[in-house]
Amino acid sequence: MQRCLNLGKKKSVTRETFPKQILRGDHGLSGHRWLAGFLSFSWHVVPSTPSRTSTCGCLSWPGTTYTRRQPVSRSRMAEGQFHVIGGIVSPVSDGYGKQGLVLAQHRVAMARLALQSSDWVSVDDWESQQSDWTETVVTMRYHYSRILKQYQESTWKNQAPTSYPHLPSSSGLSLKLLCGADFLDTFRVPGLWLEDHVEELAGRFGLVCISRGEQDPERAVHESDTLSRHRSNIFLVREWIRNESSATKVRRALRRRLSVKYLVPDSVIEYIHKHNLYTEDSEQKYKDVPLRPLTKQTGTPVKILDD
Ligand SMILES: Nc1ncnc2c1ncn2[C@@H]1O[C@H](COP(=O)(O)OP(=O)(O)OP(=O)(O)O)[C@@H](O)[C@H]1O
Ligand SMILES: NC(=O)c1ccc[n+]([C@@H]2O[C@H](COP(=O)(O)O)[C@@H](O)[C@H]2O)c1
Repeated sequence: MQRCLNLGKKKSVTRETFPKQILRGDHGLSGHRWLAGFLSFSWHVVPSTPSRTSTCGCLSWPGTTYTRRQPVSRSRMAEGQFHVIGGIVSPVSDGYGKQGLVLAQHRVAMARLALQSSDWVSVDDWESQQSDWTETVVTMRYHYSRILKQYQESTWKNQAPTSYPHLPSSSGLSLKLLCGADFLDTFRVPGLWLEDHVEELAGRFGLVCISRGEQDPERAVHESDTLSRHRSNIFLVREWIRNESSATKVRRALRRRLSVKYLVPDSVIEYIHKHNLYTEDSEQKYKDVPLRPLTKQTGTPVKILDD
């Protein structure tokens, strides 16, 4: 996910800037693992949950809680073994079919408005532009190879191509999936996730999970054999300033014409009103449609690696 808002004006994590952030050496990683963490989630925006939003998320509306998750996780990760060089927001495709999901073009636009002031979190529209819903692990593979390629091109451009094969293991570049505590519970919903995908997300990539309300992410990890096996690759971040906001609540308020000021950035509120986005009608969209993962994954399982 890349491409922040205001390209050209704001500094974003792009082909040009992100490798330099590493090379500049501002990681000062003597005590750290030489690693750059990339946090990702896809919103199913607006109000339908920001990635749910990324995690992938639907981004049913980019609220301030949602956008705050990246800085919270970044500061906590920085206390540990990672140097976080960027964040990616990846709104889900319209094909996901979640109730109330508004068009991807609007969700991407709102995400960009909400993140306008960030110089390290960007919104990427690759996933949202796919004609069908994309498995989260496929989105993660896409972004990982994209940032790895940028890194390689930038770091090794003066070296022989034969040096490249050493990079994946030696670069320490890492991409992790950022989610809220409730997200871990969705792994247990029958038919929603393929076991191999959870294995790859937790094992190969890793998860950064932020506490949310009364949700108990430690229990979710403990009760899952797969998550427990990869416990060392799952980072639970405690958000002490609790916020009970949710995409569903924000959408409901908008439908009822109640104020969402200070819950949603002004620029996003303006966009929503301009395009008349969250209405009784929009909430009915996909109402009786099964979520795409439930139908797609009962057919042909997707390839596990390197597709
Ligand atoms: N207040 C919050 N604290 C921590 N994580 C959150 C919070 N709100 C949303 N998230 C996380 O953001 C991601 C995307 O959330 P999503 O877009 O589904 O919003 P939501 O508020 O959970 O939506 P809904 O109300 O439809 O369930 C998920 O991983 C979710 O756990
Ligand atoms: N099997 C999968 O890869 C799978 C299943 C369900 C949801 N998801 C993702 O999780 C996110 C969750 O979104 P919601 O929680 O808003 O429904 C979306 O980005 C969606 O693509 C992935």
